Amino acid sequence: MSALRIGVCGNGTVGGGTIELLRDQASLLASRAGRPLALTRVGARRDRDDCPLGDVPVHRDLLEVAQAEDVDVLVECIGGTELARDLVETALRSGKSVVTANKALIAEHGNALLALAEECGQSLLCEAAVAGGIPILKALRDGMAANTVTEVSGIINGTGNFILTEMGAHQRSFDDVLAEAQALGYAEADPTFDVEGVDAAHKLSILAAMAFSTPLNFSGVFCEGISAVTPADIQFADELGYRIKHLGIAKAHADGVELRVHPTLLPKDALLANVDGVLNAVRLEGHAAGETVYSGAGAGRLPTASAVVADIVDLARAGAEPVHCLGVPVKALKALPTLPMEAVSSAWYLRLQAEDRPGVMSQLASCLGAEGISIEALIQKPPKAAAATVPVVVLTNTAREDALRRAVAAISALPGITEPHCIRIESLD
Ligand SMILES: NC(=O)C1=CN([C@@H]2O[C@H](COP(=O)(O)OP(=O)(O)OC[C@H]3O[C@@H](n4cnc5c(N)ncnc54)[C@H](O)[C@@H]3O)[C@@H](O)[C@H]2O)C=CC1
Ligand SMILES: N[C@@H](CC=O)C(=O)O
Ligand code: NA
Repeated sequence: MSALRIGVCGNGTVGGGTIELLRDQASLLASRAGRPLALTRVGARRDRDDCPLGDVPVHRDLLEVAQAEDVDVLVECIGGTELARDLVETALRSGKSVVTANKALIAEHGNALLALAEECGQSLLCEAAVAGGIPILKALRDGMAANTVTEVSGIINGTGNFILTEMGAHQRSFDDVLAEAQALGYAEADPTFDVEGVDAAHKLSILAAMAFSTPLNFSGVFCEGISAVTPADIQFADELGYRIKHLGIAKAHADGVELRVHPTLLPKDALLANVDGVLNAVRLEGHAAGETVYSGAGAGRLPTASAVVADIVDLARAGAEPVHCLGVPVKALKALPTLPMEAVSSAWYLRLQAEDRPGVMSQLASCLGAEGISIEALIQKPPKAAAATVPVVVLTNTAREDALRRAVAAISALPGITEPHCIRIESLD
């Protein structure tokens, strides 16, 4: 059978890994794909020693790759959303399918791009865009096809998980660990996407669209990152029997969907509490399969390239038949209302600084009590000599977000209380 001809744009972490796998696994891939996978073009700014290309032609103008006659599948690994969008549109309009690792592109422009792919009779796949090497989109699209999926939740940013793990296990500073994540190729070109939760929100919007057969809704995702989590929070959580993880959570309810990414306290014995370093883990709840959990490397050269190449193999197997990225044609997607965060309930970790004098704690308890929130656990550290305030940590029972916000506003207004900081607690039962 004739080879499937591939043009890879971007020869960095993911593009370089993809080129390496296509070369080193060529014979295995040919047998699994049912035809050879041939790298025919590369688009790159510069040649790289860690990405030898032999006699494959290299283009500085990436749009040439998207239009080349000897390319059947364009692989987009350049990142960003402007040129990447242009590149993907050009490839689709030129009769090529596209594989991309770019979650920002799919989250922000996926609805239009998937519609264009269908219009052009082509496929647009993005397994590498979510949870790196974990074949989570395949699991959702294919393995869970018989299920009404009610929940997708998990650790979906490798850089953030690496930072929280290293801060907790080795008391390293946030900036030091972030610099290592960048050196290891885990972080986004703009690492604020990792630490402010944007990357996880991109990924959650893709997971939710596939799980609930809805259009992509990135702007509907509530987004909080890990930059406000302090070493003291990690230490207090540990004392109370919890670990802090950054989670993405998408839940389907009768009246709409809940879409949120934020740091979360998880009981130490929860499965996801023990997923460390660059590992990701995604938990699916299906009405027939029940709970299934998938774990593996969420970022990095070969794990991510593994997902890119898996998509290429799917395209080789599908032949002329387009593969629907979200499992159904775009016209079959149905928008669902996004539930406001105010209506979401969770238990809470509340840390603040309080003056060490009688009455402060009872006022704090009254503010919570006035909103029907009770205290489940409390830590108050003894004052350090000369310190005007002491740190206080409170764990609450389950409360609606709007009630908690009102209580925290009242607590903040109390004399002698400063710096309140809240983190949600999930049990993931
Ligand atoms: N690094 C990782 O672990 C993962 C990355 N991704 C996604 O994969 C994509 C690529 O990420 P990385 O490989 O990490 O980035 P990278 O920075 O290592 O590689 C990007 C490459 O594209 C090239 N490039 C960018 N603009 C270009 C242009 N106009 N002309 C020619 N070459 C150009 C750059 O020179 C660079 O070599 C991004 O969308 C990222 O979000 C997805 C999953 C994991
Ligand atoms: N920057 C991302 C890369 C993979 O998607 C992450 O750290 O998870
Ligand atoms: Na994946």
